[in-house]
Amino acid sequence: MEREALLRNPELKNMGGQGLLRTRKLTQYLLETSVYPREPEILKQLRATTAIHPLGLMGTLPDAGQVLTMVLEMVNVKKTIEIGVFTGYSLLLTALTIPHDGKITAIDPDQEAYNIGSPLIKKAGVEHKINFINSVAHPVLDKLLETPDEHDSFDFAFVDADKVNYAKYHEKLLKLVKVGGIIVYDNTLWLGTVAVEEELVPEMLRESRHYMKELNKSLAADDRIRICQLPCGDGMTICRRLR
Ligand SMILES: C[S@@+](CC[C@H](N)C(=O)[O-])C[C@H]1O[C@@H](n2cnc3c(N)ncnc32)[C@H](O)[C@@H]1O
Ligand SMILES: O=c1cc(-c2ccc(O)cc2)oc2c(O)c(O)ccc12
Repeated sequence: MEREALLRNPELKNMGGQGLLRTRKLTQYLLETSVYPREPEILKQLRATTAIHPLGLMGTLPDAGQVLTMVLEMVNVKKTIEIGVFTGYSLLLTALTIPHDGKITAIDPDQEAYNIGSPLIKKAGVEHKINFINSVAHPVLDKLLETPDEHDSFDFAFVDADKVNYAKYHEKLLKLVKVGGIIVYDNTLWLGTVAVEEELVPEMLRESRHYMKELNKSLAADDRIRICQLPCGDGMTICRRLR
């Protein structure tokens, strides 16, 4: 019901499949011209497998995936952490991109969703790079923070999980990611709702919208990082730790 209300709401057109761009045709153009032709076959398979999951729309969008790949390569990422794995699109993409001896700590409490993508991760031959931890993120981050060797040790972090906790993850990740390292937050335009008056936003999205708006303000004011917010996927903010 809420989802139907979303689809009917002209202010939230991206839920109708057009993404954040002006028209569905433009989104299709971008995907068909620049994204799908370069998407590895195994990621296409993972997307197809995820589409039949009732929450399939949560999977990282392939245009956002292309940005992730670019950043991972540009920064020569070797050691990374991912909060929010679901069926593993962003995880597999990361594992395919980092070097053979790279390592990913991947955290998600939903083992069932991970089991959907895990055969494709094995098929791709990149399972050895992944330490999947079946848990919510905070206790895992706290454990890492108890180990001095883990401080300032990660090249990259990707956050795509419970939106209400992003600001808390930010404080912890800033201690784990090295100076010069990157933290990427997904969904920072939160289905377009950040720019819509609260009364027009369906109830189920209001709390996360509130936290996402607060996060966007605090990232913009945070002088420990450089930021760049991109209107790709569902909005993605790239942060680089400066000090
Ligand atoms: C949008 S999906 C992640 C999509 C994934 N990055 C992909 O590429 O398909 C969000 C995930 O966050 C997970 N999640 C929710 N709360 C969490 C928490 N407290 N800690 C870690 N993960 C959490 C959910 O189980 C869900 O799988
Ligand atoms: O529709 C969603 C919902 C989520 C979501 C909600 C609650 C959580 O604890 C975690 C994730 O995330 C989404 C997402 O990341 C996305 O790109 C699209 C839709 C949704």
